[in-house]
Amino acid sequence: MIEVALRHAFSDLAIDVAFRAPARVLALFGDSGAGKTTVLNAIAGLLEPAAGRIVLDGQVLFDRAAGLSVPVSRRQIGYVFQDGRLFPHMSVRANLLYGARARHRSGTELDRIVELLDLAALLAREPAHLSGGERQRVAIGRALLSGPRILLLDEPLTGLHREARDQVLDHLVRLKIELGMAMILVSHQPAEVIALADDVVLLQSGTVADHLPVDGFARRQVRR
Ligand SMILES: Nc1ncnc2c1ncn2[C@@H]1O[C@H](COP(=O)(O)OP(=O)(O)OP(=O)(O)O)[C@@H](O)[C@H]1O
Repeated sequence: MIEVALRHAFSDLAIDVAFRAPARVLALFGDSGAGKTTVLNAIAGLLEPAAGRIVLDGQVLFDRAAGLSVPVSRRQIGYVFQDGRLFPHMSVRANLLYGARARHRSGTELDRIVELLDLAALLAREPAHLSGGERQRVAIGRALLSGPRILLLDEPLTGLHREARDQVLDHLVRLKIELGMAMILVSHQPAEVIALADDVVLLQSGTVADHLPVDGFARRQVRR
């Protein structure tokens, strides 16, 4: 279960968001500038909201009133950015192992993630020799190997061409089914949300406009 309540004011947008959702796959859906990345950053600990409280699986990660903020490195949260952000001069294998917890370094966990994300043929390559979709799969693998309780995905398919997008999406669905990985997906593409999410929080101008199961979200898209 993730519980988020936060308020934060930027010069041109006031964010005031509250939701709680089971630890399955939650989508944060909304137009550009709605505040989606800000919410992810607050959950990851990259941004300290002016007010609020964030609780993941019963552990308080942030509580402004109590003066509590768990450091980023101790939140056990994986973050995949839109642009992958791989280390350019490191092989795929070294990228995957960077920051991997000791128990994952050589064992079956690495093999399992390599297999789930179809990375075996890419391990010796450097990021410059990978396609956009391959790079994103490596970034997802690297985040998983840090042993996260939840994976935050900030528009991980944006900028990819159609085929690569479908491929990365298929792999994310696989992680959901085979690992039972909890995720929060930031997206403004309904098709991605419908393929991956269980619950959808609609963000609009810094506030929660709606929170609904993915079926209801899909029906609403059809009616549009
Ligand atoms: N570091 C910052 N400094 C000042 N304003 C910011 C900052 N980060 C975000 N904002 C403001 O908050 C708004 C919401 O940003 P955010 O990145 O959370 O939106 P988003 O929904 O993720 O948008 P997008 O889909 O374009 O990534 C921005 O339009 C901007 O006005």
